[in-house]
Amino acid sequence: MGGVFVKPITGVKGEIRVPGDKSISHRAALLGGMAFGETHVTDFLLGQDCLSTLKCLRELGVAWERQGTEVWLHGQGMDEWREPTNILDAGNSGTTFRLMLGVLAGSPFSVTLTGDDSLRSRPMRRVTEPLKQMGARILGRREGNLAPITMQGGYLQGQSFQTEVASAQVKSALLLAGLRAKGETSVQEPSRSRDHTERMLRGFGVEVHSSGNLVKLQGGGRLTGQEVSVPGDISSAAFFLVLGSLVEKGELLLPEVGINPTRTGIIDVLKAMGADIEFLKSSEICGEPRATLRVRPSHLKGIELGGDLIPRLIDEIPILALAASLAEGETVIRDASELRVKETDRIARVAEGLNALGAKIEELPDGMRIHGQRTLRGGEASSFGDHRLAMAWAVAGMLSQEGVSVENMTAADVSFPDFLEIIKKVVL
Ligand SMILES: O=C(O)C1=C[C@@H](OP(=O)(O)O)[C@@H](O)[C@H](O)C1
Ligand SMILES: C=C(OP(=O)(O)O)C(=O)O
Repeated sequence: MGGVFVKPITGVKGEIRVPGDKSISHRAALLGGMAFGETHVTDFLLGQDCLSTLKCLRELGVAWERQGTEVWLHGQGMDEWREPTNILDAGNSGTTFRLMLGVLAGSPFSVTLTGDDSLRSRPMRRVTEPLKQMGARILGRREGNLAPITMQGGYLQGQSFQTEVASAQVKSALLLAGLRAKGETSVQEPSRSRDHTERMLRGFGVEVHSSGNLVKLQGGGRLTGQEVSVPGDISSAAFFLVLGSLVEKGELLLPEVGINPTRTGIIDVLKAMGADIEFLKSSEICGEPRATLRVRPSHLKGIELGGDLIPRLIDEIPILALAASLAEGETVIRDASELRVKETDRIARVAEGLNALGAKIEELPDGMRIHGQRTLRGGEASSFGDHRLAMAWAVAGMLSQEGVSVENMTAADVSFPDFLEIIKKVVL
């Protein structure tokens, strides 16, 4: 196998400014495009996924400019959005696809959305079915479950939904559709998913009520353009939290990382495993809390996790599985079957990938059982085009005995451009 060879290291020292939060960047672009007036976004994530959202917006008639990580969106309200003359391509991004379906459900024109091979195999019924109940007309393969999907939006009626899975993409799609529906739209989830949409809608001037796992809003809300400062992505920081915990020496500082409680499951779990992670400077900007994180080497122990914690760390499970492989004792992850419908089947690919590097992981239907061994041999691993796997394998290489050759490392650009170059700067 070819690929990028990542060699073992013994320590890291210094400061890493992780790129902007992916979920918040998508939402800033979408709400900015829906609002009246200018929205100025700073620290926008230049990952392929968020660039897909911006590109779709342009094809829908939304004017924007970008200089580096700064984006200006010249919103004129949704009535000015126009029917795209071509198919919209969400690339690898589930968030772009599902949120866009919600936003477009109330637009009086027809639009077809598609994505890459991975996205075209991910389930969309969870969004298309409730949107149909609100009044949207939707056609797609397997009765609207698989992209390409064509939506003929129009008149929507608000509804009360109880979702089967805790998914911020589903919740957000329904709330964004609800903004343009008649009456109230509410979403009750089995566990609480990330709440960036609710927080940002409030920032743009819309009343959103949340209590427990229930969120509701009234149709007809008007969005006003805002200043949005995007915090660093905790899902990207997670790779450094694990690396900084498991190297022999050093210390990493990660400034301005988003610490919204619906996202900090990874910190809770690593700390419970024995990690030395501290919040140094905390603040709240644009309705989202952030802090400087400090991580130092420590001895990690296995843990059991599941239930409401899972949505709070769903994207961090690949890197957490690596941490657990290098911990002492057994780790069991349950209630995480959602991992099977991400960019890849992340239960199968993580177990298979880490086992090939010398780990001992048993696949479970909804998670995995990891026998921690304190060391990892190394070898070859493919990302299969999944950004989180590419980065997990690179960190595995640094923490292994023989290094790891990572096939398709460029997949990391989806959420973290220049990942390896940035790490190189802190290697001791
Ligand atoms: O709303 C979002 O920004 C996201 C929600 C999560 O997906 P689900 O809603 O499918 O759980 C997460 O895995 C994804 O990376 C981003
Ligand atoms: C699942 C992810 O993203 P999305 O669903 O937007 O493709 C992810 O970033 O890990």
